[in-house]
Amino acid sequence: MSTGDLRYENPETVSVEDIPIIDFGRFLNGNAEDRTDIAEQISDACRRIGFFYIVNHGVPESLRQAVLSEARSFFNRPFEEKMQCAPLEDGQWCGYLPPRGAAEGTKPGGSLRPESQASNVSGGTLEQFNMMRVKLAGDINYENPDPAFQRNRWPAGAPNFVETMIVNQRALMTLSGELMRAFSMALGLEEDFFARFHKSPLATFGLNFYPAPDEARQGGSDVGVGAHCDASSFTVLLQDDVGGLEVREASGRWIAAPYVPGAYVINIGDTLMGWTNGHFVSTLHRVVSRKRVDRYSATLFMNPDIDVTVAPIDRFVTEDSPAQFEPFNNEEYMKTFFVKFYDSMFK
Ligand SMILES: O=C(O)CCC(=O)C(=O)O
Ligand SMILES: [Fe+2]
Repeated sequence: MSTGDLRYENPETVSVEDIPIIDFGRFLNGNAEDRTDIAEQISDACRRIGFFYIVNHGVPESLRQAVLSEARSFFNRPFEEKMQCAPLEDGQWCGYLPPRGAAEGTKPGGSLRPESQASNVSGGTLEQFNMMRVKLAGDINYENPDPAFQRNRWPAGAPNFVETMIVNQRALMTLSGELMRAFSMALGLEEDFFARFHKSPLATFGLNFYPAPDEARQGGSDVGVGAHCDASSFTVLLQDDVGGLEVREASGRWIAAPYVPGAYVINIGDTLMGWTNGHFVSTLHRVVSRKRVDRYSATLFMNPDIDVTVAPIDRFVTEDSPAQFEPFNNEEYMKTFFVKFYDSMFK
């Protein structure tokens, strides 16, 4: 790989001390002691770096591979076909978001973290497909109907794609319910604390395609997504085995978050950081494609209900640790974040 055009220094290799791999099966199926131990491991990770891996999370590997394989088939469709399911309105993010072309992405993200504001968001080749959580018959865990927040846009003639995304939604919503319990326990709150604010959550599911960097144009490496923090409460990421995700530690050092077989990467977003008054950290991360290989990933951004106002929880505001964030309304916050994040996509 040529390093002549690398815009970022090489990352350190990750070690398990940096981003822990947590056996979530002990939370799902273990006894009280197991659950407490896993909640403590999650608490440490969320306070220190805001990122951790989970294995034994209960989602079948066949489903995870199906999601990546549907992503591959979708993004390999002809451009015109993909554009048929692009968002109809500016500022919306459901459906296909085309690459921005060669333009250097310099749009600020709408993060609460000032470091994120100055960051490049995309090097210009990333393609995405997003869907908002859809109403499912018989889903007893989440309230219906959904708020009419944004319309989904589906590719034509792709029943397997739709089916896989729906099955994936079911699995990840179940997993998220358990993660929220674990976060509540990790913070010493009642187990259903976060569930109360995620009854009809504005959950967004994404597929990402990072085309192999072009040696001639990009010097063999490319910024897939520039340094940013997620707006979400938390994010669940499935990545393929190519690698490229990098995370900035509190010390300022960038470390790799490589593929770990069978794992999801979980990270804290700005919303949970706000709620916990910074006890849980939302951490800058980026994707740098350093290999000349296509990369695919899939995300769930778990966001609270539309009408939730996020304000630091009382117990995290003390004389020694005054409120760091102003309360914000979720609907307004999400719209602003995404408009800032994506508004150059369609220009
Ligand atoms: O594709 C990845 O590994 C991460 C993507 C990401 O950070 C995002 O979509 O917010
Ligand atoms: Fe992200």
